[in-house]
Amino acid sequence: MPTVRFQSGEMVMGRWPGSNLYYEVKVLRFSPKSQLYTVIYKDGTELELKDQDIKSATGFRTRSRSRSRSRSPARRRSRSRSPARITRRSSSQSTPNSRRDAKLKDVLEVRLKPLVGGPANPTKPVENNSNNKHENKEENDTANKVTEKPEAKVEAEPEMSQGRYNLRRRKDDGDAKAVEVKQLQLEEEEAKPTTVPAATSTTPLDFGGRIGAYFWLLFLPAWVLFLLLQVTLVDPSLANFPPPLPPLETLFDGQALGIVLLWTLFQALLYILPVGKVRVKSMPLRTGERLKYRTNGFFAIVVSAVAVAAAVYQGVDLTYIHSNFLQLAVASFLGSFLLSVYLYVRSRYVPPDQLALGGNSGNVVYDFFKGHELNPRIKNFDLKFFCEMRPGLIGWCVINFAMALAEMQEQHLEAPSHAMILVNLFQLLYVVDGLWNEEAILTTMDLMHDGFGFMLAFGDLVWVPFTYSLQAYYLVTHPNPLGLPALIAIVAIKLLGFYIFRMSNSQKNAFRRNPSDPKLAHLKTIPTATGKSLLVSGWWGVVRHPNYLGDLIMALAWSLPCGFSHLLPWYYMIYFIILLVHRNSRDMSECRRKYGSAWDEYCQTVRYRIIPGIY
Ligand SMILES: NC(=O)C1=CN([C@@H]2O[C@H](COP(=O)(O)OP(=O)(O)OC[C@H]3O[C@@H](n4cnc5c(N)ncnc54)[C@H](OP(=O)(O)O)[C@@H]3O)[C@@H](O)[C@H]2O)C=CC1
Ligand SMILES: CC(C)CCC[C@@H](C)[C@H]1CC=C2C3=C(CC[C@@]21C)[C@@]1(C)CC[C@H](O)C(C)(C)[C@@H]1CC3
Repeated sequence: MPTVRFQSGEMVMGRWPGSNLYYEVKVLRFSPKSQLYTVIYKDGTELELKDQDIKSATGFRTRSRSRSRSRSPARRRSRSRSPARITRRSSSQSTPNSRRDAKLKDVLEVRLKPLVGGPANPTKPVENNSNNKHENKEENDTANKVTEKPEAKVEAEPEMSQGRYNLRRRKDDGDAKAVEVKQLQLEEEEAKPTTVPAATSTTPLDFGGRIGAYFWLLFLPAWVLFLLLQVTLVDPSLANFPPPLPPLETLFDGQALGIVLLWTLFQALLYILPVGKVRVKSMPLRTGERLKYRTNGFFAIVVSAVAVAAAVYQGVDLTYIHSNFLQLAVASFLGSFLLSVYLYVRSRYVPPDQLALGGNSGNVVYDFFKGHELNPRIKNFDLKFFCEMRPGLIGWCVINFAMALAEMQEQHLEAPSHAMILVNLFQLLYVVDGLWNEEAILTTMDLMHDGFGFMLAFGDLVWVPFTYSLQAYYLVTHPNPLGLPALIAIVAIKLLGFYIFRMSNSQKNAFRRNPSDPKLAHLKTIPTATGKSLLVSGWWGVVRHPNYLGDLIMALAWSLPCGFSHLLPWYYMIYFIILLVHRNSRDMSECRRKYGSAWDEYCQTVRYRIIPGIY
């Protein structure tokens, strides 16, 4: 029976998740069931830590000091560097060699906010002696090990060696309260996890919790059904409730199921072909591990386009998709449901360090909905990555194309209408761009943080192909002639949105991949205790989610070609606002958890979330 080493109220040293940094924390409680301590950091962040991630404050100081005496020469050199010296160095001043040397020698020093005692945190600062301020809180020897691994270091450290901390963390209220923490966040390459924040049953529940999960599970498929029934009506409207329902037995169709299965297998085959950029590594996960991905999405869409064109040329009637839309959606729903069951079952058998932080409430329905395993894989086949980027996304373009053919047939046209062409081209551009920059998906919330369960499986395989294509479906039977000025205005809106979307996503992606990229050297950053920095100028200095802003402007351009007669083609825009606002708040909580006070500082500097001056 394990003993409880620390008592509630005790001040101890707690490891910051995903790093080797220890901070003074206060023990709030211990859960005998999960064997985890709930602790509170000085900045108010509450986390649950395993016993091995907590050290007693006294023992920690003693060990830390004795360890510091045996530091390697490289470490001693680095200790004599002051933060000021680091900030002065800039990429323009240093030669490649000197920069590389600096990268090899330097130690990232992050000045944290003073440790303020408060009601929830009535404690004194940890190390307030400026003589030993460089010695505190570094518990293990990862740093020493990694200084011998230049490659890894080069990747992790350049932000600081280029002196881009133009916007420094708040200056301490006097030296006495300062805490300086050293961090070598260098374990990127091959380092194995030393700590993983526990995914426990007390992780806050999202989407309305357990009751919410029941609701969404029933509501989402019903809502898709509702939309698909509406779009076939001459006068689609929310007032048409319930819409005329076809006989239930017609909803399932074996042929439609076969087509969905074949399409998915075809995409899986393309995914595993050794073509394109062979292996791209993800950002380091919480475990420190970096997964490898095959990013040949662009190749997949090109081959798919050729295959579809060949099929049409051979006489395959693609308008089948229009006339059997509901059946195809039901077949995809069945597929996504079975996949979710498989994902749920396997998530119960994987080691805890491969689980996402959410999706572990212990409630079957919630966990099934939210998903628990972070990156479920069958050998090297990454199920989440595949589902998010292939069958549904490329399928969406095929559906749009089929709708263009159906429009020509239905309205006896020689060519698709201008509105249909715009919708097709705009959405094709969106998908092709996503696949061309497929690597970028590896830094998104879905890949980095969310478990893979029903929500994403359904989202990827049903929601995206069958609701994102509603505008094209709508135009088949609801023509909307567009004049030249309207055409030009809509194209201009699309291009503006795309520019903002692409530039901001690329900027963040480039920064995360290589913070020392000379092209980004002019940007201001805020250092965080994890060793990663936050961009605070450039696109990410305008609003906190410039990429969402661009995406929303593009969504506007997708709806405009359908006109204003009905709400249905505007459905995507409305849904997308809700999705992105919710996503923004989820991301804010996640970043607050990860970056603590540095995130608050970012939010104070960049005040608006998505729309400058408004929201
Ligand atoms: N069409 C659709 O249905 C949908 C499209 N999208 C699009 O997908 C794309 C990805 O979206 P999503 O994953 O939600 O979010 P983001 O790509 O915006 O990623 C958020 C993450 O970026 C990092 N970050 C935040 N602020 C900064 C900063 N100032 N400096 C550096 N890094 C920062 C943080 O991660 P860390 O610090 O860990 O790197 C944060 O968790 C977006 O363009 C979005 O519009 C999204 C959802 C649905
Ligand atoms: C069913 C729920 C209510 C909502 C599920 C949400 C999902 C449909 C979306 C979550 C994030 C997504 C992204 C894309 C598609 C929609 C989902 C899966 C994306 C692949 C679209 C193409 C873009 O270029 C992108 C940036 C790669 C997108 C990434 C996020």
